[in-house]
Amino acid sequence: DQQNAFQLSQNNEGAAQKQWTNQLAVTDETPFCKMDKDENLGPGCDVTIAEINNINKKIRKDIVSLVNTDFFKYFKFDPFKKCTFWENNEGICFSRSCAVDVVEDWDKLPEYWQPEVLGSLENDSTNETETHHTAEDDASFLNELCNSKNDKMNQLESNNDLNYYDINDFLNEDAVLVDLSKNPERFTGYGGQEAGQIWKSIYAENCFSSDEADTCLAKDAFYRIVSGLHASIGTHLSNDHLDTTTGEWGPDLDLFMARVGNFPERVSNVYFNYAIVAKSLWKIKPYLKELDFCNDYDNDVKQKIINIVSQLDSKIFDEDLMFKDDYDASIKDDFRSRFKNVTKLMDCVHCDRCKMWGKVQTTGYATSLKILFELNEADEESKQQVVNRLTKFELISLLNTFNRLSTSIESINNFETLYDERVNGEDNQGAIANFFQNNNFFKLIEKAKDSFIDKCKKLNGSNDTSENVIDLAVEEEEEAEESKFQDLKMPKKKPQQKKKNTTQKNNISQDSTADENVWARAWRTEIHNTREAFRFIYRSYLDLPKNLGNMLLVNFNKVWNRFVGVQDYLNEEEQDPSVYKLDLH
Ligand SMILES: Cc1cc2nc3c(=O)[nH]c(=O)nc-3n(C[C@H](O)[C@H](O)[C@H](O)COP(=O)(O)OP(=O)(O)OC[C@H]3O[C@@H](n4cnc5c(N)ncnc54)[C@H](O)[C@@H]3O)c2cc1C
Repeated sequence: DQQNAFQLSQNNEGAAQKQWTNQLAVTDETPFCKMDKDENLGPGCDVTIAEINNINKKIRKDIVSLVNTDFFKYFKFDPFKKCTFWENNEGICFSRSCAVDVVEDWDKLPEYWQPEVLGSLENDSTNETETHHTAEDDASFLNELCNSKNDKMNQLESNNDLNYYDINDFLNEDAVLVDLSKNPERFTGYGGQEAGQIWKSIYAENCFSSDEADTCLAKDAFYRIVSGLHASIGTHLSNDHLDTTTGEWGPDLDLFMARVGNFPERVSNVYFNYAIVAKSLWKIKPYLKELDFCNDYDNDVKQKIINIVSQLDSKIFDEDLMFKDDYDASIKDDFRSRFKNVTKLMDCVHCDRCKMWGKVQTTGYATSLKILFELNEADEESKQQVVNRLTKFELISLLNTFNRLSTSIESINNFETLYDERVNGEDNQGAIANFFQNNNFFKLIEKAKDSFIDKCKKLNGSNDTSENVIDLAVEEEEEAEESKFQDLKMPKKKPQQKKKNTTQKNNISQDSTADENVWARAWRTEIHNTREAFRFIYRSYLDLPKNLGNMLLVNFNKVWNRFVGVQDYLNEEEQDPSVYKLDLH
C-alpha cells in the first residue's frame, strides 16, 4: 500500500509541480494554504502543529548551541562502507558541495576527542588508536569521556537485537570523524536516478509481511518516519539552496513547494518525526539529567540538555499504541530489521555529505525507536539494556536529528511567510488577513491525517472496531471535514485598496464609494499630494542639521579610525539619513 502511495505520489508529482508553477503565475489557489495548526497531528500524537511550533521556538536557541558544542558536533561514519544491496554502486556526484571535509588535523581537536582518549577504556586498550578501539569502547560514552568506573560492561552482542541500526557502523576501521558544523546539510546537486533508486528502496522496506490490522499503525509510523526524513531533507536543501545565477545560498520557495509544501502529508510527517524524537528525549529525561560529563568539559552542555527536555511533554507521542502484545512482538522484530536496512541503505548513497547526514539522521531515528519501543521504565533490565548502554554516537545522532527537525520546522514557518508574501502581494492585501485567520497553510495537515486513517481502513477492512486504530466517529468527522475543507483554497483576489495611514483612512473610505464623482476624487488626491510635497520640504529643512551632524560624526569617526589604525566598523551603506517618506497617491 505504501509502495503504491509512493508510486502514485511519484506519478502525481510532475503534474503537481507543473500545476504549482501555473498556479503561482496565474492564480493564488494552491493546496499549500490548507493546514490547520490547531488540529491534532494524527493517531498517537496528542499534540497540534501550533503546539510543536511553540515548543520549537522555546528550545531553538539551546538546541542550536548544543549541536555546536565540541561534544555534539563530531560524528563518526565510514564513507567507504560497501553498499550491500546491489552491485556496481558506482554513482558519482559531480558537485563540489557533495564533498565532506573530514577531520585530518587531529592536533586541533579537543583532548577528549583524541584517539588515545577515545580508546582509554577499562578494557585496557589504552594505547590503541581510535581505529582499533573495540565495540565495548563505545558501549558507554560516560566511561570513555570521564574514565568513570563502570562495574558491569555487558556484552554488546546481547544488546544487538535491540538496535534499529547497524552498530558496526561506528566500529569500522575506515570510519572517519567529521565535524558536522563544518559540513552543513544543504543543497548538493545530488539527485537523478541514483538518489531516486535509494529512496525507492527505502520505501520498499515498508512492505511488512502481514497485512493484519495490528501492522497498520506500525506500517503507518514506518512510512511517516521515512517520508518525514525525506521531506526534512527536501526542506533543508530548499532552504539552503545555491542560486547558480547569483552564486548565493538562500531559500528557494519554488523548490520547497515542489518538493514539500505542495504535499501536506509530507509537511505533516516532518512534525510527526519531531514528535517521535521529542518523546524519546522526554523518556530518557531522568537519565539525561544525571549525565555526568567530565569536569573539564563545558558544564553548559548539561544545562542546555535540561533546558531542552524540560520543554517536552509526554503526550506528544504515545508509543504504547504500537506493539502491545506477543503477536506484536514479531511485528516489532520486523519493524526493527526493516529500519536497520534503511540505515544500511545510506551506504549506497553516492554523495558523501548526503550519506553522512543520512547516517546521522537514520541513526538518530534508530536511537529514538530503541528508546521508545525497547525501554520499559518499569523493568530494570530494559533500563540496563537501553539507557545504560547508550553510546555517545547514539546520543550525538539523536540530538543532531532533533536539531535537523527543529531547523526544518523553523524553515517551514519561514517558507509560509515567503509564500504569503509572494501570493498575497501588494494587489491582494485582503487575502493576508484571511490567510492568517484560517491558518490555511496548516489545514492541509488535517487532510494528511485523514489519509493515514484511510490507509488503515483499507488495510483493516472498513469494519475494524479497534479503538486505537480507527474510531467510527472519525469517519463521520472525516465526512464533515471533507465538506469543511472544500472551501479551503486561497481566497480569490479581491480588488483591495492600498494601505494608508490612519489620518487618511476616512478620506479613503469616502473615496472608494462607487458612485463618487471622479473629479472630486482627483481634486482631493491633488490636494493631498501637494500637502505631502510641502510636508516633505518642511521636514527636509528640519532634518538637515541632524543629517549634517551625523555625516560629520561618521566622517570624523573614519578619520579617527584611520589615525589610530583600526578598521572602519561603520558601514556607510547602512547609514540611513532621516528622510521624510512621501505618501503620494
Ligand atoms: C539519504 C539521502 C540524502 C540526501 N541528502 C541530500 C542533501 O543533503 N542535499 C541534496 O541536495 N540532496 C540530497 N539528497 C537528494 C534528494 O533527496 C533528492 O533525491 C534529489 O534532490 C532529487 O529530488 P527529486 O525531486 O528528483 O525527487 P526525490 O526527492 O529523489 O524523490 C523521489 C520520489 O519520491 C517521492 N517523494 C518525494 N518526497 C517524498 C516524501 N517526503 N514522502 C513521500 N514521497 C516522497 C516523490 O514521488 C519523488 O518523485 C539525498 C538523497 C538521499 C537518498
